[in-house]
Amino acid sequence: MISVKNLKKQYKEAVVLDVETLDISTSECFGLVGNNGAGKTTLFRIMLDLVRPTDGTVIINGHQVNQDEEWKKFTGAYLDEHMLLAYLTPDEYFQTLRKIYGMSEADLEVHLGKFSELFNDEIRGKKKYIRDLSKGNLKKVGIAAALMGNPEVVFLDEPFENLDPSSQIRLKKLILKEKEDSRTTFLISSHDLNHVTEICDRIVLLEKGKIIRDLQEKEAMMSELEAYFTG
Ligand SMILES: Nc1ncnc2c1ncn2[C@@H]1O[C@H](COP(=O)(O)OP(=O)(O)OP(=O)(O)O)[C@@H](O)[C@H]1O
Repeated sequence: MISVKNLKKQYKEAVVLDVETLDISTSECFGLVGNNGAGKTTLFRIMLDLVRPTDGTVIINGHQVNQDEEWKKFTGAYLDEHMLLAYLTPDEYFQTLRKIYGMSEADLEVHLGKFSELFNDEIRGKKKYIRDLSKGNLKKVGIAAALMGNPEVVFLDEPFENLDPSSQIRLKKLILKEKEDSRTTFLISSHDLNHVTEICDRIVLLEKGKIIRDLQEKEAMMSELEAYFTG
């Protein structure tokens, strides 16, 4: 269970986030949508203790993220390429994480095996450094890394952005399978209304930092979102 209370972020006079309450249940696939600048990334960054809130708290499975480190043991995230080690090849990067997570080589193979379709022969066994990968391939490496070590909670910021259509479909299948097999709680921000409504059980719409809709009925999600975004 993730619980957000009275969360505010202010830059000078501008309040960019103002969320009174937000509770996300275990194994929920939570989608976050909103126009540019609505505050999606800021919310995720605060939830991952990457940005300090002006006020309020975020608790993941009983741990307040800016007060203890326990939540990091069961949380995975990929927000952007700054989270990667650009001077490594993807193989070197996965090996580094394998050692950090205390995984065996066999466990790493099983994990990366789930990504073989998505990787499309462009990620593993290559001499290319992460810094030289295309934006889509960077994203694939980041997502595979975020899911290492069987995290209970996974944050993905715009996971479909920069992926080609085949990769978007493969990623969607992968997330749905992971959700089914491991009951992982996913928090996914996206501008792609089709993908996010397809995979998420619930969608929260942010506008100027505030939650203005909390959609939990699968059938009605798309029409409500279309109505909002077509204005
Ligand atoms: N370090 C900062 N200093 C000042 N303003 C900031 C800072 N970081 C973010 N903001 C502002 O906070 C607001 C929310 O930005 P955020 O990146 O969270 O939005 P977003 O919903 O993720 O947008 P997008 O869809 O464009 O990625 C924006 O107005 C942005 O300019």
